Amino acid sequence: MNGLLNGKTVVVMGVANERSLAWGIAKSLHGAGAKLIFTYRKERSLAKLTGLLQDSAIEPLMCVSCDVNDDASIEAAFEEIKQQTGVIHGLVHSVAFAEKDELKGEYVDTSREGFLLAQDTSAYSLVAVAREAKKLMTEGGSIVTQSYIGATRVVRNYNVMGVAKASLEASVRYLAEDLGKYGIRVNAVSAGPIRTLAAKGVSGFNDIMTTIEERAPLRRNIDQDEVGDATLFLLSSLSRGVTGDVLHVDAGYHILGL
Ligand SMILES: NC(=O)c1ccc[n+]([C@@H]2O[C@H](COP(=O)([O-])OP(=O)(O)OC[C@H]3O[C@@H](n4cnc5c(N)ncnc54)[C@H](O)[C@@H]3O)[C@@H](O)[C@H]2O)c1
Repeated sequence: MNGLLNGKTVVVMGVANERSLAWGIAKSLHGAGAKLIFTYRKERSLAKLTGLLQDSAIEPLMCVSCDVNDDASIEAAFEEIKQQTGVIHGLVHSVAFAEKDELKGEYVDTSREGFLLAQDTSAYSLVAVAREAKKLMTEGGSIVTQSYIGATRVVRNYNVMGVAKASLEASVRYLAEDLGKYGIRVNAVSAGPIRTLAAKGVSGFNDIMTTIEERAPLRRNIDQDEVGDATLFLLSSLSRGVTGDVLHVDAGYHILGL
């Protein structure tokens, strides 16, 4: 993988800690020679991110604050990135949120507020950041987001987040059509379950992991490094003919019927 992203600058959104999918992705991209820019949500995440970076070989171009619920924050972040680099070639969107109370029980009980917050943070945010990233992708580019099988199948307790992921995957297709004419591709990775901070919010998450281990064609769960390498593929020229797609990195679980 060495050199696949030499000379490319990629913005990585969503590293909360060493378990984050975005951290696995950052390691893969770094290994392929990319220059990385990280965005973080709160000062507390910056402290965590700084610690992680110090313990790794990754020297970022910059770390920028960006709250995806806030248009002004997104615009300011990409303006700062523009000042620093002028051009970017890739964007990793690895961000989602729903209230814990919405990730258990029945979907029919979803509150209006909970629905809108999940959609805003987990789906609309891709549209908002793609709009800003497009301005800096003057040499073409690739945008990759992170989805989950709950977008297309019913996964107990995933509820409002499944509907947000459905919206995210539809946005991938609409954005791919809009941005294709600028040489910008938009795709999603749909990862199997991985124990992260965000996953902790989903009730019964351990049962989901056990089911994958027992039933997925590969009879195991996947890890952050596998998500990282698949995301690297979608960011690199190896996938230059692919856009608007969802690549499943789930040990094959999504192909199963009964
Ligand atoms: N863990 C899994 O099993 C799994 C499986 C498939 C897809 N995903 C998706 O992967 C992505 C990353 O999640 P993760 O599992 O690595 O968990 P994580 O908690 O490590 O990452 C979630 C990130 O979202 C960020 N975030 C939340 N609200 C934000 C906001 N308003 N502004 C900016 N950032 C915000 C958090 O700061 C955090 O860095 C999510 O989209 C998640 O749905 C996770």
